[in-house]
Amino acid sequence: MFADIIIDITHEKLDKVFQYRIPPELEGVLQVGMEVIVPFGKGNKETHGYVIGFSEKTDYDLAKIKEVLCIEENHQEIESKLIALAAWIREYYGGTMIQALKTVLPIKKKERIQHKRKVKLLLNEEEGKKQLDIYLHKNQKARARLLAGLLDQPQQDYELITKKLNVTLSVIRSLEEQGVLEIQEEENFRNPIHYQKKDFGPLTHTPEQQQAIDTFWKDYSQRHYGTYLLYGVTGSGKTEVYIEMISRVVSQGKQAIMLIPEIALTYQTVMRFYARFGNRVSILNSRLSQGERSDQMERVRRGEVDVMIGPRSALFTPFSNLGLIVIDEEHEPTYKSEQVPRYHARETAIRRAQIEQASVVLGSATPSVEAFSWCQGGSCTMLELKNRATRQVMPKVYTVDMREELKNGNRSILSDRLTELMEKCLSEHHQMMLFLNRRGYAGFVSCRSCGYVVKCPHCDVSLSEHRGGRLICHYCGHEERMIKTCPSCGSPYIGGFRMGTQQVEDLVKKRFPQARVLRMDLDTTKNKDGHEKILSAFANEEADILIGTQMIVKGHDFPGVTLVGILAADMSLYGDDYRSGERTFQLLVQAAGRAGRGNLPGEVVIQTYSPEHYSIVNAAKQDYESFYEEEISYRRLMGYPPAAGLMAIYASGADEALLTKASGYLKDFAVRAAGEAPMAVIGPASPGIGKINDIYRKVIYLKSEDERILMAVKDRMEKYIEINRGFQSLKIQFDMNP
Ligand SMILES: Nc1ncnc2c1ncn2[C@@H]1O[C@H](COP(=O)(O)OP(=O)(O)OP(=O)(O)O)[C@@H](O)[C@H]1O
Ligand SMILES: [Zn+2]
Ligand SMILES: [Zn+2]
Repeated sequence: MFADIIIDITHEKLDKVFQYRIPPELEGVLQVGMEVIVPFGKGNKETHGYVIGFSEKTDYDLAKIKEVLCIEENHQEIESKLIALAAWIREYYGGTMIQALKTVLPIKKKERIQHKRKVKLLLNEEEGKKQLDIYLHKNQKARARLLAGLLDQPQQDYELITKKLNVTLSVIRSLEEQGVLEIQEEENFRNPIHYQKKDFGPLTHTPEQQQAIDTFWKDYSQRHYGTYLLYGVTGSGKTEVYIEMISRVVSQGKQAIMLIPEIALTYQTVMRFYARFGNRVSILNSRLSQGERSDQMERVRRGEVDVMIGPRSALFTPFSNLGLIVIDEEHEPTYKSEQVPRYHARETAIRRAQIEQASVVLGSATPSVEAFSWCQGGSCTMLELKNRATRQVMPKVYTVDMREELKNGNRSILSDRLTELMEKCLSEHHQMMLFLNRRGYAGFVSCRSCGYVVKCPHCDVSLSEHRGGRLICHYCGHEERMIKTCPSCGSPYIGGFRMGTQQVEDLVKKRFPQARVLRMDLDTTKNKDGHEKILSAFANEEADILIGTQMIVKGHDFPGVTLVGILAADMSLYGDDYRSGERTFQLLVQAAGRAGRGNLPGEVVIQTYSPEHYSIVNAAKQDYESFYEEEISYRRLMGYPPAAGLMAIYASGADEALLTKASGYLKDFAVRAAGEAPMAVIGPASPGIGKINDIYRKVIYLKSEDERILMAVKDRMEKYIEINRGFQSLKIQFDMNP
């Protein structure tokens, strides 16, 4: 028996497993995930390493194999569990063990960047600019530099700002004396939540909420830890259910992780948790600095935190006695990592819970096809909330066929029905949201007269318009010439669909000059807190109309909104991937769910060129089950997840000829590696964007009913790539169930 050990994960170069002999006193004691001390290198320097597995055999010279010295004394048990999780991530999603370890292990205190002091601007923008003019006028360059830096970013790290802006301590001090800035001593390990505790008052749970809580708790108190899907319509009060479940788990001395998509991690949501758990709750988000993050981890290690709220990465919070992981809006695509390892938080949470004897609660009004299919298969328990918590009825939905509008001479992006309802809404002084669906937009080509969309004859996904008048399938590479007239009705109104939120805003302002309009998209939320500012302005009814992209549909609760207009429902329907139908259904139902959450009933207008598409029909009826039946049979028919496993292999590089050749080799190797096993190889094709910054890209897909075949082929391919020098200048990544 040999121990497979990884040495020091901070050095990417040492991404290699070393084998060590196990001394007799450690036999049976040593376990995967343990931190050990081993002799390393020529001088046999005592070095830290992690045990990631055991092997019966070794390829090395037996005489040269060294022995493990001892187990690290201050070793924390939680790390073993996270390392076991990393091993699973590597095996399932691909990539190296170091990449997986870096994903799961928090930065340790000794490695963390010290953030002791901060510098904060005290002037507002106008005052700041005036003062800047004065400095420039007096030719005080260092002061001007510092102030300009702070105007850019009003709160900065003291240590960093001196380096970045090349200013001395005395310059900072003199600006402080002038009252321009303030130096703040930062308390160690502070909690990033600094809201005032507000009492939300106790709510009496609705019978449905109570039922969901009881089912969960009956299992839990019998130590039956499982996976649950809290499937509750929009506004059904899922958050209250999570809070109650978490609070019961915490009352047993355990901890909980609450995952929320970053974009929905707003003041509103955090406040509800804070009201219940006070200082024992902490948040992680991308706005926290590295130092602030490791402060939070330190608080966790000291046992000062019971509930961690955060996006995907909060899943790896090193709680020592984890009891529950909740994933709100579990259908959200942001739960899948876009970096290697491309793990999905949903599957990874379930895995972590198994390792640590915890339960998982997934929640959504529009569950992922995956989660719903697990419920059907029996590996997940469904908890249903069919009604809104406030007893408010679901909104009334109108579907408008935009082809008819065109026929009737209306070429505007606002249909007659929507314009009419907007007028009514404004005259009654209610609020509305206009949602421009731009997700997954990949240049599909459609007919504005009849709704026809050009699709790949082999893959049943839309073809994308490329330069040079070509239409290409991003799965299999199928190519056609761009068409001038619609093959279905002969209309010349065929082409790509292009419209932005800015244009919608201009049009709405022209049509309704009296309305107060807010726009929320990537442009208007670039600044820190831009997102939060727009949302709170709208919540305070400082505007009548909020126009935005998918950002505005995420779990927001605006009781004043009575009308929701969905301008281009189709836009995401003809994305170039197999999840387009699912994404569209989810977006439409979530968007519609923003209407009528207060005391007034809501209305929704869905504008579409394909009113007969099942995603649109069922979204209009808010009928998830019917949607699911259609969707799962499409996935079964085409062999897409979760009906079958799909593995994407992305290859990229600057040398196009080499890339083409290498992806051909990869394809051949995959075919050989699968042998007799049932697996299909598709591609190589050019993905969505074939070339970015002069880097060319190719993608190959492997499909099999049995995921283990895909994992085995992936392992062999990873080794093949590692030993073949021809691949060295290329980047090759694997993606399980993209
Ligand atoms: N038992 C209850 N009694 C009264 N009001 C409730 C109850 N539970 C929840 N609510 C209120 O109902 C509203 C909707 O709840 P919540 O935001 O939790 O719904 P949700 O299911 O998460 O919705 P969505 O999926 O649309 O985000 C909130 O204003 C909440 O305070
Ligand atoms: Zn047509
Ligand atoms: Zn195709």
